[in-house]
Amino acid sequence: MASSLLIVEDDLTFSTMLKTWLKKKGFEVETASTQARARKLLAEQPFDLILSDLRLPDKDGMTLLSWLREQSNQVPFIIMTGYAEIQSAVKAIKEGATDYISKPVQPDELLKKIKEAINTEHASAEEEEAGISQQNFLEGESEAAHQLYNYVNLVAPTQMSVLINGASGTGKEYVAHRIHRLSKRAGKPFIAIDCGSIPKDLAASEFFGHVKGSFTGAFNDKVGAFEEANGGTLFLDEIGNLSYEVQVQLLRALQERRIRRIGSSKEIEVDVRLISATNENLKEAIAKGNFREDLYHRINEFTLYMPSLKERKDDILLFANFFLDQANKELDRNLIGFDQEACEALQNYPWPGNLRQLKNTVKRATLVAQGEFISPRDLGEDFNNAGLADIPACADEPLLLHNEEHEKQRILQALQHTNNNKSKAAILLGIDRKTLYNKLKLYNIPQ
Ligand SMILES: Nc1ncnc2c1ncn2[C@@H]1O[C@H](COP(=O)(O)OP(=O)(O)OP(=O)(O)O)[C@@H](O)[C@H]1O
Repeated sequence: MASSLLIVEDDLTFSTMLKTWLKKKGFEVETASTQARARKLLAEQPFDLILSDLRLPDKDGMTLLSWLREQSNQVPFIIMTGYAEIQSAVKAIKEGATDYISKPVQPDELLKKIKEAINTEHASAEEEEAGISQQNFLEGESEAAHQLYNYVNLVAPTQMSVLINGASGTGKEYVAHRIHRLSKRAGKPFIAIDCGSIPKDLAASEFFGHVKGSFTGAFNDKVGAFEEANGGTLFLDEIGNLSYEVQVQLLRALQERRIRRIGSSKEIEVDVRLISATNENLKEAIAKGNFREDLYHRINEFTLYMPSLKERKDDILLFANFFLDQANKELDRNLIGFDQEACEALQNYPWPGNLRQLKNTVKRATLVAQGEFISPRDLGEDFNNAGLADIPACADEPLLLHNEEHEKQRILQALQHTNNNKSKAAILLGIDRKTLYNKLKLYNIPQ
């Protein structure tokens, strides 16, 4: 079935020309010369895409966009602007536009954007399934969040490879998705690989694929991540975990933009944009000889630092309420919010597990809460305990992972402060409990 487009444009000659041309390309097209007329048409019938001028005689195109989004109408929306500067484009995209095109409009570019925007709708249905969509994404209002998304918006439309650096649970994968969605590759695949969880021997096959019989266990042909991501974005999480050998292969693929499936001699051209993430200090890994410097420069044309939740305190309640809305829906509950004490407890907690921990804490609280508001008791024992606030503020300084003697001393101190309570000690150190147990073993600290 032909896709239906609505052109909102007051320059009648231009809109008639566009209409004729787009009809020839197989679209069904309606036009409106004012925003009021556009609203009327939208009330009468659904459209697959709206192409709107920024300037209209009544209100501007942005107002039409906000009106649609307020009604939860997520129809793809391309804004046409005579002002090609990045600011107006970024603003339009921030407010929910799918894409923008600057005037004078190049027909081929417009056609490409229209097709991508309509396909993105389908892609976002896939993301929805994976749990990541526009509706469950929040940027935050803190200074650190503004700075982060400022960079995200700037780098997203480019082809630069991006390295996202940040602690576990800070939202690295979410940001990688965001970059993809805001890029020209949005209608194409986003393929994520967790380099921390693939067995060493299978890493090359995960990346490049293999042909049947090329090694024991290769029962069928396999398409690798590079081929799957062709035209789109490849996200490599925990990139610091790749073996040296695979790092070499990865570098070659990135430089040559070609890959070969294991066991095959056929070279396949690939066009992928790489986004990587790590919670390690890769410069140290380079110094220790564990990570290749040439690969580091290749994957790191632009670095984004993810703030920890502690560094974006102003966002804690915003995210808490956002996760509460999600949990209410998921668990079929109807809690109104957090009481005053719970708000304070949430804001004073150091959140070593960052957004992931906040989300889990709120979900659990939503399930167990008895009243209409969540209280500290519902948040779990860490939030009930005034004792935490009394402990000296060494939690402000996150655990340094590179100096072993210093690290051991900090752990011993934290255990002393907390009377050997491992959960609290982990919180003080800004690490999760599992990491603390691993470190106790590493330093032979009696448990
Ligand atoms: N911007 C966001 N809006 C809404 N929820 C978010 C956002 N960022 C992160 N989250 C939530 O926090 C969880 C952790 O995020 P994510 O998996 O992106 O973190 P990560 O830094 O990649 O973690 P890890 O290093 O452990 O892989 C997500 O599952 C999601 O529920």
